[in-house]
Parts: sequence; structure tokens; C-alpha cells
Amino acid sequence: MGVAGCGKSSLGAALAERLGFELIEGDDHHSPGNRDKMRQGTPLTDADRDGWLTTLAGLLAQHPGGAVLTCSALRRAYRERLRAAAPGLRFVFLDLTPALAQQRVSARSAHFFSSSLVDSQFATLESPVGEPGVLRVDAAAPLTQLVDEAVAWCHATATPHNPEAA
Ligand SMILES: Nc1ncnc2c1ncn2[C@@H]1O[C@H](COP(=O)(O)OP(=O)(O)OP(=O)(O)O)[C@@H](O)[C@H]1O
Ligand SMILES: O=C(O)[C@H](O)[C@@H](O)[C@H](O)[C@H](O)CO
Repeated sequence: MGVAGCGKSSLGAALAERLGFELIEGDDHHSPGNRDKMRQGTPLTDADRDGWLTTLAGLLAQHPGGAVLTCSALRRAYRERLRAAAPGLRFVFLDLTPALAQQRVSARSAHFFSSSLVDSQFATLESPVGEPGVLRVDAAAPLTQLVDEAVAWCHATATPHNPEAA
């Protein structure tokens, strides 16, 4: 989880491969309307994210043995909806500065997300630090280091009632 450009897709794909879990790419499940809004530089609202979160929660519930989901999950209420669908769900929070997020988002041209939206992502973000089952990592660190850190944390915190990763 984290703002646009923090590295969710990069880390999620690597983590899913290392853990042997299916990857659910949150961005693949945005409605055409939501994509158009983001392309035009209009931030999503709670209402815009409602159906999307319902879809993602449903997908998590279909993977009781574990899965890796990439999702911005910017607000606590969004995370609670996902937790309700997948008891034991944990979050890796990719924390980065607005400047680095801006740099990364501006550098990619083929993506639907408008770089003018980066500030709004930080305005919406409610830090998950302090919530249960959260690992905060420095999103500026090399990807290989982030994967090792997240895999070690998943293994260390896995219990029979808390699937390996989610
Ligand atoms: N740890 C990292 N170090 C350096 N560059 C990275 C790292 N992680 C991701 N990147 C680069 O930053 C850009 C954004 O990464 P990525 O698409 O994984 O982020 P994201 O959070 O999924 O973004 P979005 O949600 O906007 O699609 C990509 O160009 C990616 O190659
Ligand atoms: O909640 C949101 O505002 C969205 O999920 C965004 O975060 C984007 O989907 C993504 O990060 C850009 O690709």
C-alpha cells in the first residue's frame, strides 16, 4: 500500500513470486470511469473508490490461503474494509517523500495516472503506522532489499490463523 509511484506493483510482483502467491493488481480493477478521472487529473473520492474496494475485498476473500494485493489503501477505513474480508491481512506500507513520488510518476508516460494528482494522494493518505499488522519500509531503498525485508517479515509473523501473506 501507499501513494502512486511508491512501488506497489514492483514490490507486489516480486513478493508474490517469492512467496508463491497469486498477485492481485489493484490498478487492474479500477472502473473505466475511475481511470478517466485519474487520467484527467481529478482525484478519486470515497464514493469513487467504493465499488473498487468491494471488488478487491471480494478477490481477497476468494484467496483464503493467501495472496498479494497491490492497493493504495490510503485511508484507514479502506484498510478496515480489506481486513474485514481477509482476517489476518497485513500491509507493507511503502513510505516515500512527495518529491520522489512526483519524480517517479512524472517519469512514466504510458500510465493512466496523472502526475498532477500526486499531492492529492498525500493529502488523502492516513499513515497506517501504529495499526496492527503493518510493516513500514523506505520506498527509496533498492527493490531487492525491500523484497527481502517484506519476505522476512511475512515469515516471522505467519501463524496458522494468519496466512503467510496478504
Ligand atoms: N525500490 C525502487 N527503487 C527505484 N525505483 C523503483 C522502486 N520501486 C519502484 N520503482 C520505480 O518507480 C516507478 C513506480 O513504481 P510502481 O509502478 O511499482 O509503483 P506503484 O505504487 O505501483 O505506482 P502506481 O500505483 O501509480 O501504479 C516505476 O518506474 C518503478 O520502476
Ligand atoms: O486510491 C487511489 O487514488 C488510486 O488507487 C491511486 O492510488 C492509483 O490507482 C494508483 O496509485 C496509480 O496507479
